[in-house]
Amino acid sequence: MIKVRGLAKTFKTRGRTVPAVQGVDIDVAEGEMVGFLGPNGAGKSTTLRMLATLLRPSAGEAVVAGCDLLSDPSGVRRRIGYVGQGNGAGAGQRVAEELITQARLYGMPAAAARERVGELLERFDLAALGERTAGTLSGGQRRRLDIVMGVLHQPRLIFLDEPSTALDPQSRNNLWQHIRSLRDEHNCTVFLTTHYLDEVDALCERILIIDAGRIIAEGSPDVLKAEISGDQVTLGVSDPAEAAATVTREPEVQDLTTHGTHLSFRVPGGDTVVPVLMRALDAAGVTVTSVQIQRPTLDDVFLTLTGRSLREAGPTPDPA
Ligand SMILES: Nc1ncnc2c1ncn2[C@@H]1O[C@H](COP(=O)(O)OP(=O)(O)OP(=O)(O)O)[C@@H](O)[C@H]1O
Repeated sequence: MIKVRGLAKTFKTRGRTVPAVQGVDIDVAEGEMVGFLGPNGAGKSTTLRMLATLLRPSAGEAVVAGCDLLSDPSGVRRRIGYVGQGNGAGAGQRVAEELITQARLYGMPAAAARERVGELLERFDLAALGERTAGTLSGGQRRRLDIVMGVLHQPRLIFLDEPSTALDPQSRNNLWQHIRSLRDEHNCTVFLTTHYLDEVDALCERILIIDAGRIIAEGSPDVLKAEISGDQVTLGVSDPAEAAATVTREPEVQDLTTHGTHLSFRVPGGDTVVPVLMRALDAAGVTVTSVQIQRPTLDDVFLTLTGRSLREAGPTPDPA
């Protein structure tokens, strides 16, 4: 559904050159729900805007929804939906009226447009709000309206740019259910950007992590957590020196540190490695007094890869 090679974008502003996206490769299969994760300023929106034909790439090539991005942008536009960070509907427009107008702009006959709008308002829990003006909707309702606008023409692929930013937890959960339904019920491939770790954990079966314009990791959240970060294990022991010597012999143990009578280290699968270590420690005459296994988060993955926490990364410095 998306095949991108070497996509890049360099902005030139006030004599400065900002290499916002520095040659990314992206593959997304039909029906996938993929998250594009990275700190502020990492290059997520720029990539998305290029893939949605809103921004011309400085370099690279891409086939999006079966059409060549550079030679057939209108073909891409017909087949995709794009929901940006701003609100799509004018604040003073009545919800149903605005949607019917949009559907008509896509070339739908009046009766089909009314039917499609009615069906989508129903599906996105907006049916009771059709006569309200968009400006009177809550944040969550407004985001759902934006998504309805993005899928009016039944795109095969939808891009969502930070869909749940500024929503309260309840509205986010509700929105996530609707985003899931895009794929599960509407058979739509979903590609979304976010800097919320819980959002990708909740929604995406595969993620791409971007930092300073480059993709630094890719895979399922669970696989990335297990392979890149691993479980954090803390053992309380009777003899820390002997315990450290024993634990170090296990090849999967990484980043071992000792604090008083506690050892901390990372292993790819704590559930299976810790029992092996317990037997080895027992054989070495070491008593284990406590065991703690902490599952990694995507933030730990980002920290392992970049040395910075995603939560605290703040805006990525403009890449030099
Ligand atoms: N029109 C522009 N002119 C100049 N620089 C730009 C422009 N748009 C984006 N940039 C720069 O490109 C880099 C990537 O920005 P982008 O908006 O793609 O990041 P992002 O990952 O989407 O961030 P956020 O999570 O804050 O939306 C940043 O350094 C940004 O300042």
